Amino acid sequence: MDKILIATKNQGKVDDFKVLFEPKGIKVISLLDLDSIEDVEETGTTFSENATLKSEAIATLLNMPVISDDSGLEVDALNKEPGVYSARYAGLEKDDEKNIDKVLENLKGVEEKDRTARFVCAIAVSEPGKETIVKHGYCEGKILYERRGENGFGYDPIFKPEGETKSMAELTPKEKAAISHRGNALKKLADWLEQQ
Ligand SMILES: O=c1[nH]c(=O)c2ncn([C@@H]3O[C@H](COP(=O)(O)OP(=O)(O)OP(=O)(O)O)[C@@H](O)[C@H]3O)c2[nH]1
Ligand SMILES: [Mg+2]
Repeated sequence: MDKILIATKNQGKVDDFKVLFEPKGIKVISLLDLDSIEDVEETGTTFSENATLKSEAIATLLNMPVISDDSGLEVDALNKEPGVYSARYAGLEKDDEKNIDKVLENLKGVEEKDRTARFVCAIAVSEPGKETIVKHGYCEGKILYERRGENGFGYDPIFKPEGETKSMAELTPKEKAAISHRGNALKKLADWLEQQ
């Protein structure tokens, strides 16, 4: 395999996948490299359902194997919100800064020990005529009181992974890949593929 298509329009995810695949000599392409593919509606109630919707729709459309990623942040003090709505938490325009502001606002007055959260990632692989495979990855941590760091995307500046002193956005892309929900889901997928 020298090339892989990730069925996403999120540049932050594409960058994360590049860190994971390019050292293996696999080129990453995404829906951002293809002309006008319509958004797949994320009507599922779980990460797994949404990942499957995206990978199956694009695999059928392009008649080739594809990987998709549905992911998000679960904050315990917010009843696991924003969850599957992470990209759209503060509105349909998917604004990372507004999403962060909304989480911080909703956690006002919540003390450090109760700011537990996790990133969840479901990675789905679909190939026309074959059953879709889904693997999950998690990254436990806490929500900070303010933004820290410039790397990554989404909620990375306000998420401090367990066992780290830095926020996810202060880690290098390689350091993030080693501990992230995305990296962990991909490791599980690689292990599964090896056993086949
Ligand atoms: O700080 C973060 N670090 C991460 O590593 C991360 N992974 C996911 N997220 C959040 O969850 C949404 C995914 O929603 P999502 O899976 O529907 O993706 P999306 O709509 O952005 O793109 P697509 O893949 O659907 O085209 C994203 O937009 C982010 O808000 C992350 N935030
Ligand atoms: Mg999406």
